[in-house]
Amino acid sequence: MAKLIKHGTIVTAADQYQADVLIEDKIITQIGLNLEAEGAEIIDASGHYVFPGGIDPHTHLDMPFGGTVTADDFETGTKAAAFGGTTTIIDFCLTNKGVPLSQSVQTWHEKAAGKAVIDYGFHLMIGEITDEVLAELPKMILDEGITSLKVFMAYKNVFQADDGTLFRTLLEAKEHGALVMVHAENGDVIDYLIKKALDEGNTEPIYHALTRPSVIEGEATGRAAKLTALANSQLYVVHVTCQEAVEQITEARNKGVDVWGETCPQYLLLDQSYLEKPDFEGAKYVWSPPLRETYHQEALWNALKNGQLQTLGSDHCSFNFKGQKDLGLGDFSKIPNGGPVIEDRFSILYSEGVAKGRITINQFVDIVSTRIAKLFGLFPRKGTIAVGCDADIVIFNPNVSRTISAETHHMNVDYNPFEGITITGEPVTVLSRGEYVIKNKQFAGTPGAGQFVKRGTYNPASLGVTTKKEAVQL
Ligand SMILES: NC(=O)NCCC(=O)O
Ligand SMILES: [Zn+2]
Ligand SMILES: [Zn+2]
Repeated sequence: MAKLIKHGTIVTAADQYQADVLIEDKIITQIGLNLEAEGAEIIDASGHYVFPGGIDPHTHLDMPFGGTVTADDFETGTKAAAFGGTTTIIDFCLTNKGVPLSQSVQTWHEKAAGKAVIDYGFHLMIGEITDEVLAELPKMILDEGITSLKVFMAYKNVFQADDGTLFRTLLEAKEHGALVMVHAENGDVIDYLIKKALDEGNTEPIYHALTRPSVIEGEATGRAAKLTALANSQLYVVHVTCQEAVEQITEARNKGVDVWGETCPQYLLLDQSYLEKPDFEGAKYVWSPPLRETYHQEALWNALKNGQLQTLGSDHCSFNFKGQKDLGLGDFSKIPNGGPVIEDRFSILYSEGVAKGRITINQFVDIVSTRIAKLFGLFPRKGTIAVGCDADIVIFNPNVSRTISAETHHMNVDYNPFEGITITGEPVTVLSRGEYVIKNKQFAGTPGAGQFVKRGTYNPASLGVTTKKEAVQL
């Protein structure tokens, strides 16, 4: 049945205006004042914002990591995402050396099929460039619609790739129209610092942060940016945590290098002191890169405001405190890295960003949805409210406040890192391609209704990047 959203305030990355939205056959077909449509279901959005659905570019669902598997799978994770106002996720498909890329992608399809309640895409991890990988890559990008490639510069002996692999991935990405994503930390130096700390008897969670200093995130970020310039390619730095990394991204962008940066709510709100909580509770706050000293938060907020960082991902990678995080009791290096953020990403940015006056409401939409759609080949199908777009819509009440808690969240995990933080605003109704996933704060979706989205190739023009003709001089 058609749906007509009436009396809401539509907000996009560029506009804010009063209008009604008509949805027919999963698509937005009309936007205007005083619309009428016989037989359409009316959704009253008086006093509410009508936002494009959030797009989370960074999730890890049903992922084996750190000797265990993430607590959220594609059903629980996407449900929680929808409660939080996210209507599309892009999850990381892990690969293994010697295993065909197509087989890893098939494994990820099997994890998601029949479970996801919202639409999803995949990024593809590149651990090593071999003849087989080179032969398969064009098909993955152009036929399978997996148009972003992930290279880990850390997690030595697990996921870490060498600089040669990063450089050749950048060259392949340029040739076939993909965006290269990096986890930018110097894994070799971290490996040394971890061994040294453990040899000296330092086993507590705080040593996770102390063995991954911000200077080596900055170093790896600068190295990746310079290789991008040399390859005349395009780069997206995931989960930026610190001033040093922001400086490297800014310097490269100022020189015309096509580099983008993402941060995450945890780095904007939490700091290194959380790792010192007693009774091993610090393990709940173990992310890589780690939480930083408080002054970095201001650098990240300023970078979002000034456009030096452009997106917010959740890096959702949930592990229970009891039974998973405690694998690292007595050895911080065995604590599974990651935390549950998929549900709160959207509302935290609204509350801490818009309601506290740090960013405008249009910047908010750009950072949680529109720019991500443009970077990852989803725009204009997703990421905005316009005639012809998928009807992925969040009806958001800005006039309520609520306190985040594991008691009330929908993620399949026994703690929330933002426990006790009171935020302003909440999603009330969430539509995915015109169908209810959340209706008046109740789940109304269907596992399996979410579809895999084949994404378009990297399109610099949609991002305002002028065509790159020659390698940038650094
Ligand atoms: N970030 C983190 O600690 N866990 C997820 C894996 C990654 O993104 O590095
Ligand atoms: Zn990472
Ligand atoms: Zn991640």
